[in-house]
Amino acid sequence: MADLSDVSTSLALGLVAVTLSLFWLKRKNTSRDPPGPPVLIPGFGHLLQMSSQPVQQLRLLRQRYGDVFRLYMGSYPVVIVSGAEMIADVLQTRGAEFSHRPPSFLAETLANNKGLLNTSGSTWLEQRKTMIRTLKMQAATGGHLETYIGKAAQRLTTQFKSLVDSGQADMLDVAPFIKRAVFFVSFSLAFGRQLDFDSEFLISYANHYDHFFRCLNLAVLTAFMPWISWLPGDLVGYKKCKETAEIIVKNYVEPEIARLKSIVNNNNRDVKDSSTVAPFCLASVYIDEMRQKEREGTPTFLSDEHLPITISDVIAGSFDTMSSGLCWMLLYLIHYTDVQETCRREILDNDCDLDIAKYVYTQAVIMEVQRHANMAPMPPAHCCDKDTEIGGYFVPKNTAIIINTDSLLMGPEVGDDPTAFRPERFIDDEGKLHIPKWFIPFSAGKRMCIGMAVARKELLGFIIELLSKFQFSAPKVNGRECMPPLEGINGISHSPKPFHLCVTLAGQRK
Ligand code: HEM
Repeated sequence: MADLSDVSTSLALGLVAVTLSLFWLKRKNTSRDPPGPPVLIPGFGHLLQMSSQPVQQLRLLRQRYGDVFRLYMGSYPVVIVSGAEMIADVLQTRGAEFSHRPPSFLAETLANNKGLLNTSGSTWLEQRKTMIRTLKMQAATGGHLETYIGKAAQRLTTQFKSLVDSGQADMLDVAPFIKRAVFFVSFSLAFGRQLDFDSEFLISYANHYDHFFRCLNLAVLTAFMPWISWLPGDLVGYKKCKETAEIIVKNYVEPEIARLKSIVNNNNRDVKDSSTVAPFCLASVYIDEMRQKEREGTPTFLSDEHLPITISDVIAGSFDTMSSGLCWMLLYLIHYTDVQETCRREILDNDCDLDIAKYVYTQAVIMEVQRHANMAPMPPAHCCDKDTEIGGYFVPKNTAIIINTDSLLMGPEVGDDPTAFRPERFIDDEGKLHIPKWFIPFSAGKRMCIGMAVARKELLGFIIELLSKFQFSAPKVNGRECMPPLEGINGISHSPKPFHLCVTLAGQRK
């Protein structure tokens, strides 16, 4: 049973939050404040309104208030920025100014304000640069990324093949298989060792990340209403989320780091026996650089406290987005079977070669899926660390700024009928891949996704392997096609609702 003193403390804190928000709301709006709808329920702000169909809500609000408007998430003001011109101003023209993350209860309690995703300023920049440099080398031709993708994709196809052979692939939920394959790649990049695909360790590690994201979808409410976390019980899954984050770092990330440190510390890099040479990976490069800077006395923000969170941020940054991206891709391919066929033809014509430049059409399909499904309608918030203005409106320092990606991906710049699924919009008159300025599924500017090159190679690598071997179609129930809808769930990212599909060997559709 809940302790009464817990309840009264929570109520008292809740009251303080509501009073503070009333104070905020009573503040006279000056003409320089961004416009926005009135708040009906103090303490909640517009959260209830935004919780169902946020993209449609943002469209309506933009029509009414323009490209810069203000909402309240709980008691916190949030500025929503829409449209090509305003978004380019915030992310690119003044990208450095807006490269900060706003202070957040979740960043503080889940990540201790450490790592890469939630930090700002010089601390963030040094973590980011170290990760980008290493990822670039891994993703370059001849780097390890191709090997990891190749192995993961092959193992995924082996699993699908055995399911097809045993008659278990007529109505298959592919998501768990895809999550493990994606996790295999991220883990290998992070720690330089390739796990056994069916090992308990890999399955349990990937399940923990999966669980973390599922809890976070609702627990994110505590970022705006921290007092919910002080209530007895676990109303929004915040406690489960925190516990899972701690397990991930303690049981999985830290032991891998300790293993790599013992190799790097023993200075075994020159030893001929490859089992004692630190593999080239995100964690070992970080440790190396940190040690080197310590030795030279160079001031650095690379540290033993940041290291596990930075690595965990990179794995987390790739896990949810990549698995959701691949699931969306397969879902669209069963809706648009002619598109699936054209991709397969391109893949077979190129003998499944991994050279990304050879796949103009398949890349255009991946981009159109990213656009049409809009996997990140509300990407992580940015902020400015001093008072500023956007579009002529005053924005106090540390105010959360959210980029309305829907306003670009479904905006007038897209051209004819943005609601239509048409991969050709990414191919120019000369048959070359055309990446328009408005296409920013990985965001843009100083804070854009560090894994874009990895993601593009990885998505393509999996699709090449899968489409060359299998055909994907809607499952049948009592002989009738049962097409899963192109609908998503709004959480931290926009992922497809759980669905089943039918997998057959390529050329043998039922
Ligand atoms: C389809 C796949 C992916 C999509 C759509 C995606 C999208 C994004 C977006 C929208 C952001 C926020 C940028 C901002 O704050 O303005 C982001 C940040 C980030 N992404 Fe990705 N991402 C993908 C794959 C990856 C991969 C494969 C990795 C790692 C290898 C990765 C690592 C990160 C990290 C670490 C950040 C935080 C960057 C920072 O705060 O400086 N992402 N991503």
